[in-house]
Amino acid sequence: MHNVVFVLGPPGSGKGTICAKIQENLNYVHLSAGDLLRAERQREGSEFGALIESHIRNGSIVPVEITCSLLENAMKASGDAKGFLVDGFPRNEDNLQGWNKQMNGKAFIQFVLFLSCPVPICIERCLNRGQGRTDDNEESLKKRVETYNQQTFPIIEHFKKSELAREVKSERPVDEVYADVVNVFNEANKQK
Ligand SMILES: Nc1ncnc2c1ncn2[C@@H]1O[C@H](COP(=O)(O)OP(=O)(O)OP(=O)(O)O)[C@@H](O)[C@H]1O
Ligand SMILES: O=c1ccn([C@@H]2O[C@H](COP(=O)(O)O)[C@@H](O)[C@H]2O)c(=O)[nH]1
Ligand SMILES: [Mg+2]
Repeated sequence: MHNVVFVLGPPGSGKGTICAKIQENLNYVHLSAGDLLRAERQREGSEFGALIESHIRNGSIVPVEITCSLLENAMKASGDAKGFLVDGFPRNEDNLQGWNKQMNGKAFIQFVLFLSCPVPICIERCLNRGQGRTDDNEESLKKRVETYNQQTFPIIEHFKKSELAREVKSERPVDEVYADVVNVFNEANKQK
């Protein structure tokens, strides 16, 4: 059974940045659903490349069967670890249902890390990210934020109700955010 921490928050809230630091220091493996989709989009012979690119540009959500299989394959391919940081997934109700169906008995959700950050700050960060992403532009960002508000935030609310969510405010300097996140992980691993 894989231990899983879902990491959610608006685009640009710092999910990738914080997961990289957790992976470096706490023996969790970072799996960004967005990065896996971007890699699949680039893979020669992929039947999903064009579909994935269209969803990414439009800030809409790729069918869960594709994303969940990429995540499961990446978990299988990974070596031993304390757990997996599943960054940017599940993004809507359909994602969550698809995950529950496919990963039933294979993964244990330890908790859900919610990086909360005001949207204008998030947008500014994405526009200055400088990674050449096809969705880091005003038009795509407007749609990504809309999708986040309409589809992803309700999933975070769902996890809050089931007391799985741990919120950390991420509009602060990275080191401050990270220190609070480490406390969340230490607390969770103490309870096991
Ligand atoms: N706490 C912070 N303070 C200032 N800048 C930050 C902070 N955290 C991340 N950043 C910067 O903001 C940008 C977006 O961060 P990151 O890629 O980690 O966000 P993300 O939540 O993974 O975004 P996305 O959902 O679009 O993948 C990066 O350029 C990163 O260096
Ligand atoms: O579970 C997922 C994760 C991502 N997507 C699509 O990819 C982009 C970029 O995701 P980032 O987390 O910002 O890297 C996102 O806007 C979606 O279009 C997805 O469909 N499902
Ligand atoms: Mg990211």
